[in-house]
Amino acid sequence: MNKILFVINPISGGRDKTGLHQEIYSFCKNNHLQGEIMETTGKNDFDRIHKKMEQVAPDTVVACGGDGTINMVAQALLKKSITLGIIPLGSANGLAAELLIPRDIKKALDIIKENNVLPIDIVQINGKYISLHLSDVGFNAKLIKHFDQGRVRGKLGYLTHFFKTLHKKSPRRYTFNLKGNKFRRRAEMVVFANASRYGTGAVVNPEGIINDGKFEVCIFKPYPWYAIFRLTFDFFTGRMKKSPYVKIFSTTEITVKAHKAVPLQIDGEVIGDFKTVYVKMLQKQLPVIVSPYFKIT
Ligand SMILES: Nc1ncnc2c1ncn2[C@@H]1O[C@H](COP(=O)(O)OP(=O)(O)OP(=O)(O)O)[C@@H](O)[C@H]1O
Repeated sequence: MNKILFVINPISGGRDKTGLHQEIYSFCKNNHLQGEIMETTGKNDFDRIHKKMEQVAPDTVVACGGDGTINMVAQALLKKSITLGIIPLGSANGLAAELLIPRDIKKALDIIKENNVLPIDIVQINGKYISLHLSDVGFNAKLIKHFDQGRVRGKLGYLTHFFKTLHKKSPRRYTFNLKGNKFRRRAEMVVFANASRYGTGAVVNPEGIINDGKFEVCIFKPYPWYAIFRLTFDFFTGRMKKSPYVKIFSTTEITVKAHKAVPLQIDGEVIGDFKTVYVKMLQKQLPVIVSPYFKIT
């Protein structure tokens, strides 16, 4: 590892990033690495990252932001044999939590230095989007939409919208096609899980492994209001598989058709409203620097 490009999202997680540039330059100098920095603007960032990568020709690109920034950088790296590094600076940072990358900048930089690389699976959605972590339609996508429209970022903003959305839950009818096996269900939410837990710590998919060549489809059935307590308990204790309100399937491919268009969120970003969601596994497609403590299966 010689040349690293750091892509910083200056607004992610509402965290103060004064001093980050200096910290990165000192890290590169002390470790005899060539470091370049660019900041995202919120406009044309994908193209800007591509251009910068052509100029710099990095071995590693480090996404410094939340899951949205990481997802965008990962898209730019696909099929390029360039490694993805992560400095978690978002509100929740689900992928970093999964890969045991700490939120402390110095510790995250130490992990970059270790360069412990794992090729992870990627989930492709509707042929053009990718998900490294968790995507869903229904309840959670609606929650994130409210969060994005709200003024408060960070964990407090997320919690405020969590309770607002909880009260407005509305099940939808879906038709599932699981490799030719068709069935219909009403659901509050359908999760496409390449990993196991949301950045909040909620374990939606206890058996999710990020490099096992499969993803899970977690169907949240309509539930009575009092089930919220049991669901919350199951979420935070990793017992979702035993929940009477949730059905989990492992697969490499699925098509889900909603009877009315529903919001789709991918790795924390709401992409839009869709009637059809086609999800496909792309096995071990992205080399990522993970914590040396991450258990490789
Ligand atoms: N300079 C900028 N100004 C405004 N918006 C930006 C800027 N740079 C990136 N963005 C927007 O930030 C969003 C991505 O944020 P990201 O997911 O990295 O952080 P977060 O939402 O705070 O964290 P998390 O996803 O972990 O909860 C994208 O919608 C992107 O367009």
